Amino acid sequence: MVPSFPQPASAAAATRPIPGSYGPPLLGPLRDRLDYFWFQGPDDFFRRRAADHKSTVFRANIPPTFPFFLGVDPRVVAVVDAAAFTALFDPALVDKRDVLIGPYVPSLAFTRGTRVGVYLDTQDPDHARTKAFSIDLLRRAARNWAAELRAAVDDMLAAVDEDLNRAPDPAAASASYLIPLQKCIFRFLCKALVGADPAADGLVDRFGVYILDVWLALQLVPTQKVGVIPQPLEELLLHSFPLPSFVVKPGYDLLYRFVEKHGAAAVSIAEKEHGISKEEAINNILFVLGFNAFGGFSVFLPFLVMEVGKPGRDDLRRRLREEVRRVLGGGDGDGGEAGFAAVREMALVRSTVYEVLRMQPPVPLQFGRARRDFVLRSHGGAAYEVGKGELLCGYQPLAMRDPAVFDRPEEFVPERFLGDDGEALLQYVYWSNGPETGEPSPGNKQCAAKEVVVATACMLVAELFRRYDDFECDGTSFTKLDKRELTPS
Ligand code: HEM
Repeated sequence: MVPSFPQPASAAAATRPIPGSYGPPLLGPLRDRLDYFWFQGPDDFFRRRAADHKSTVFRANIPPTFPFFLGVDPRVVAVVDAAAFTALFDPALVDKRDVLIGPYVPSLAFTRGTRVGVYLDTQDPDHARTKAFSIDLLRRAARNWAAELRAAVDDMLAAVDEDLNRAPDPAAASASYLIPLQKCIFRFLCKALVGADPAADGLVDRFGVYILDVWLALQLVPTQKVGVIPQPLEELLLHSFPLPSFVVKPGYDLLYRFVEKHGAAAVSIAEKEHGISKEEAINNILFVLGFNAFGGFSVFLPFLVMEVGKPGRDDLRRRLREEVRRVLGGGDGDGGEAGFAAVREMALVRSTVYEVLRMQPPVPLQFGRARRDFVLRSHGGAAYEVGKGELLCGYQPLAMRDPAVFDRPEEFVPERFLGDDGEALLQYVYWSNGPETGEPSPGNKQCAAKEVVVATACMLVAELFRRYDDFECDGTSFTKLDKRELTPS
């Protein structure tokens, strides 16, 4: 049974002050920053505070803070349960301008001075224009999406296969799939979404992926735990000041010219059909391509492959393989290929994809600024007064492990979303900045590619089981890829 959240009859009767404090100026934010990045890590940071305050809504500071993030106010109202989280999806309650990654906004120089649609609030007319353009691009891309994905996955698996076979000791063989997967994502997105083939420009073909990695890192690192250098150095060098955009400007300009020349058809759609200027169109295309799509898939698809390929998950892989081959073998919809129609039939593949999105949402934090004073409601009638201008900060990994909604919330249960009861739980799957049962539109801030992302992930799983009888991973490396044994007909 799927719970509904009890609400109090009268808001005033049940409101309580939001627990927690921001601590003394400078010291409070600094302590929270060190807890977040160093002593506790993000997950523990939110869990401990929720437990200490006995509340899933509480006050805390969110990095980056101190000493050189001038004008960045780290104070937030943290929200970590499935009921209160929904306030973040309500355009009437929250203003989404400039809060994509929190109170910190990377310089506009990363997008040549354009404030792209993803940073705009729903009440800004430019938001509706750019969102409608993204939805339009995706609709047009649907024709080639699956074929381009399969072609790029083909190249990726050929590279990884070769790497694995080259190992001198097959028992200890291991081949990292991170860079091949990123190259696959970059290639297929450029071709399907923008209509521009990276192969048409040697520099973009060779360096496009790395340019986007650096461009993303410079914007995101002040807000992320990195973990590749000792933590004190990370705090000093990566979390104390905004990182500069000029380092990546030549690379961004290269991609800009690439889209201008080879993605001219997409740019012209923006200009002629959505009233967006050429420069803004290219910067928006690059942001959606590089940040939302390339960035999102670069985080999500490795999580997915890793979860499915975990040692000991042989039975799950057997069931997935049987489902994939039954659907593809049956020739439904896509003529034996894993396309949009075929993956709609793969119930267990879909449920597994949702479960990975539930447990490891690729964009874990969502922010929204209260447009006005309002009452934030949580489970069991709990209600909190939020003041106009306060920044809500939702932490999805806890909201989607809310025990009031999900049985065995901390466990990976691939069949969780099967059947009618399973499907009813989709309303609490929030990875896209909205319920999985919702629909992205120019009037909301839900991911424009909500459907496409899930279908793409299903296609990748299907393609793996179409080719291989089994595979296994150790983190982001394949340790086993058993080629499909073809039975003679
Ligand atoms: C795994 C891949 C992806 C993930 C995890 C993801 C996640 C998200 C999230 C969480 C948001 C909301 C951000 C916020 O306002 O707080 C968002 C917005 C958006 N996403 Fe995605 N996304 C992915 C792929 C894509 C792709 C392929 C596109 C291609 C068009 C896309 C286009 C957008 C756009 C245009 C928005 C802005 C919506 C708005 O401003 O109203 N995303 N995405």
